[in-house]
Amino acid sequence: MYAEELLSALPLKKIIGVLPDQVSDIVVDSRSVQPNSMFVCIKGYTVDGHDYAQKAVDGGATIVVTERKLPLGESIAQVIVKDTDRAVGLLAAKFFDYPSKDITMIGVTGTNGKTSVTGIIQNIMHGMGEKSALSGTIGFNLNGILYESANTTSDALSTQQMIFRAKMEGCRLMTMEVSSHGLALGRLAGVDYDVAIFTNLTHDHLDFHGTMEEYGHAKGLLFSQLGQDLEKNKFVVLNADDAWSERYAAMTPFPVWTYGLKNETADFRAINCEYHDYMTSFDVEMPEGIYRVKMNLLGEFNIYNVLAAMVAFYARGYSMESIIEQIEQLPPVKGRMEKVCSDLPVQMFIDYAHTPDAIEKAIEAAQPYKKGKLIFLVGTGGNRDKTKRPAMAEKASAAEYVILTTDDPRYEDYDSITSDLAKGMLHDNYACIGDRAEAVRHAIEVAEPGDMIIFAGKGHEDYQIIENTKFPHSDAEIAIEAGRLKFV
Ligand SMILES: CC(=O)N[C@H]1[C@@H](OP(=O)(O)OP(=O)(O)OC[C@H]2O[C@@H](n3ccc(=O)[nH]c3=O)[C@H](O)[C@@H]2O)O[C@H](CO)[C@@H](O)[C@@H]1O[C@H](C)C(=O)N[C@@H](C)C(=O)N[C@H](CCC(=O)O)C(=O)O
Ligand SMILES: Nc1ncnc2c1ncn2[C@@H]1O[C@H](COP(=O)(O)OP(=O)(O)OP(=O)(O)O)[C@@H](O)[C@H]1O
Repeated sequence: MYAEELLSALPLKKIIGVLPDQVSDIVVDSRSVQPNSMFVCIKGYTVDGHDYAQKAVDGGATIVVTERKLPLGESIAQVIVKDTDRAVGLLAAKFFDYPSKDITMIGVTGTNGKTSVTGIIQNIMHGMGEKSALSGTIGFNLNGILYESANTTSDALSTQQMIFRAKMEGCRLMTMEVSSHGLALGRLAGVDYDVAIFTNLTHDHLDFHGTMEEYGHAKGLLFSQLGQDLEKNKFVVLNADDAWSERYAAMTPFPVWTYGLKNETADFRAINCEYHDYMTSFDVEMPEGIYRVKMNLLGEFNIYNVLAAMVAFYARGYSMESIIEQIEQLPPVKGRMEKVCSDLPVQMFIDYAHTPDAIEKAIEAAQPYKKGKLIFLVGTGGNRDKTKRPAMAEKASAAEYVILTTDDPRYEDYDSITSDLAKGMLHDNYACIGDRAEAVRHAIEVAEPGDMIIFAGKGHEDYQIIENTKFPHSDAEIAIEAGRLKFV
């Protein structure tokens, strides 16, 4: 792209030096600079991209976007802006020609359920034989091929790159997990959503947002950022059973459709819910009539997730029959109340619950399938929101036996994590075992035939982060191995 044309995305800037004619790429990481690229210096939490500008130039960058004049020599063009975080969003959207305008974009925000809802949406698309993309905690899924990503909501540049790739691959739809960090830090600049979905808002991430008010406000940005252009066919999908929905409805002029189980005013309401052995069924009451739905996903929380996806498809013009046909074939979402297949005499589930609300919902979801006692293993991360820890254990106390452990301890002491958790326990039937592999083995040790174990907190992840290193880890593999030694 012509450098001048690209820079027209930045109305307020000072240019020092002579601009090259063309820009081959935009990069924010000096380690991935290509010849003739534009390097944008981003101030991070750990390091400052301004300190890597010279490296970027050595690697071939010919324009540097910076917040201050840098000693880079006269031959390098420097574009000085007030805020490079903001600039990178504007530049990336321009460079990739605003790709989100060309495909249906569905953003999903909320404390719990984002991975599940986006996964359900992509599986429905797949079942309908349509190409789609997904970005979120699990990575970037482009038509079934998974690429790694560092964040639930990636930085502004990667976000535009992913949408562009989805467009070039012929995807009709892209669904994105929209985290509160992503919204607060401007990672979604230039993303034009068609449908914005809200799952729920409960305690998490207060280390970053400070208060629930701030956290809730950050999530609300998704709805206000839909804009005011009512010629566009945009929709907001809100959970009628969550009080925050009223506030989010007020933040947008677009049609708001609600779903839920409890609130009778919900536009799409699930009633007559039945939890059978490894399948769930319910009626959906909606303006067109009542539809019976059967699905393989387990637990009440998955009824919410499926309803949210259903409303999004209906809003985009799909018939209820075609949506339900796909829902009936949905595979389980990876690591979310996913049954571990084994020949052991205990039922085991892998789950990703790592907030108080998700733990409560996971235990509720298990009730219909429970025969013996429920052993609930739960871990939380080190160096992250500590205030949620006692509340997590309080909710875990609904299980007969609880094992308190870690998920990614990072730099924090095992004992400091498990003792914070233990403060919330409501009964004495629990053990604190910081080493997660040991904790999993202990779950098998105390299990008797007929019992159920839920391993919560790691979900789909196949690693544990200890200090800053990822070590391979699988709750399921450790449990099966320990179970074979004990039971077989
Ligand atoms: C606190 C935080 O959000 N940190 C994010 C931030 O990292 P950072 O500030 O440490 O960045 P940095 O590594 O210091 O780098 C600063 C700049 O220097 C550049 N650099 C760096 C090194 C070098 O050699 N050359 C170079 O050019 C980097 O490319 C970058 O542009 O920028 C990185 C790149 O975009 C993110 O991956 C990283 O997220 C980390 C992994 C993280 O854990 N973030 C969490 C808090 C987060 O955002 N979570 C949310 C919610 C998840 C949920 O809902 O559960 C999420 O959306 O993931
Ligand atoms: N709609 C829901 N309401 C409450 N809890 C839910 C809901 N959906 C899933 N859960 C619980 O939360 C856990 C995480 O689900 P999911 O990964 O879909 O959420 P998420 O919002 O993507 O979380 P994260 O961003 O941390 O990955 C699940 O394993 C389950 O225990």
